[in-house]
Amino acid sequence: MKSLIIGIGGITNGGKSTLAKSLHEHIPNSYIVAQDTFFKDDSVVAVDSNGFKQYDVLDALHMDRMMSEVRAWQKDPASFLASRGLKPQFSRIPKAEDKVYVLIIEGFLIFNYRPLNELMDKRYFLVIPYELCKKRRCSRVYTPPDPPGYFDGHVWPMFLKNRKEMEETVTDLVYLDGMKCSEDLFSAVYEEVLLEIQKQLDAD
Ligand SMILES: Nc1ncnc2c1ncn2[C@@H]1O[C@H](COP(=O)(O)OP(=O)(O)O)[C@@H](O)[C@H]1O
Ligand SMILES: O=C(O)c1ccc[n+]([C@@H]2O[C@H](COP(=O)([O-])O)[C@@H](O)[C@H]2O)c1
Repeated sequence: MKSLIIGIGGITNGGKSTLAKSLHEHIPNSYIVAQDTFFKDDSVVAVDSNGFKQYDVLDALHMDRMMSEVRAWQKDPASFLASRGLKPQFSRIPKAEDKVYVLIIEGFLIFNYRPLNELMDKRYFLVIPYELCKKRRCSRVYTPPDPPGYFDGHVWPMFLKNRKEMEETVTDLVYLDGMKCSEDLFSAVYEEVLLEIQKQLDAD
């Protein structure tokens, strides 16, 4: 069996998890590794001079643990899935996508961490404008919740900084307009992933 790693990165509340979940639901033998499940405990996250917890930096994440999970999948996707109680899936009428294991890595800083970025076969980056991002962010409750002024005092400036750093080092990003409806975003990416799967199979 072959394998493929797809990165779904982008701005907070840009629609990364929504897109990653739809892809996972439609691609047999796929698995999602989500970066926001690797945040360090609040007690060890640094605080800036304004009292804002520095969550939007790589240091706030257990990237070593995230890499271990990705490497375990890479080493043997079938055993990795089996160890999580998942069996390989085959369509009744066999399709190309049954024959390739697909890892979907989703998160807001996945391309800023070089060892992780290097593993990706395809990189998507969701963007939405400031106003929409602030609106979506303000209606979501994180643990711990955002304190007053957090979006403008930490989240947005860090997004700009992180995106700049990423763009200085990462090439071949495919930008996605997160203002498009979820269905259109899904179809566009799904079609490309199917082509990538076919490319892997043709590489024999
Ligand atoms: N394409 C879209 N159009 C409108 N709303 C969306 C779209 N994608 C996601 N959302 C909504 O935006 C919010 C954040 O989506 P989510 O996928 O969790 O973003 P992220 O993982 O990038 O933080 C959720 O309320 C979700 O329902
Ligand atoms: O999930 C957590 O433990 C958590 C705790 C505090 C903050 N966050 C926020 O999670 C954001 C990244 O996740 P997301 O899904 O919004 O892209 C980032 O902007 C952080 O500020 C996330």
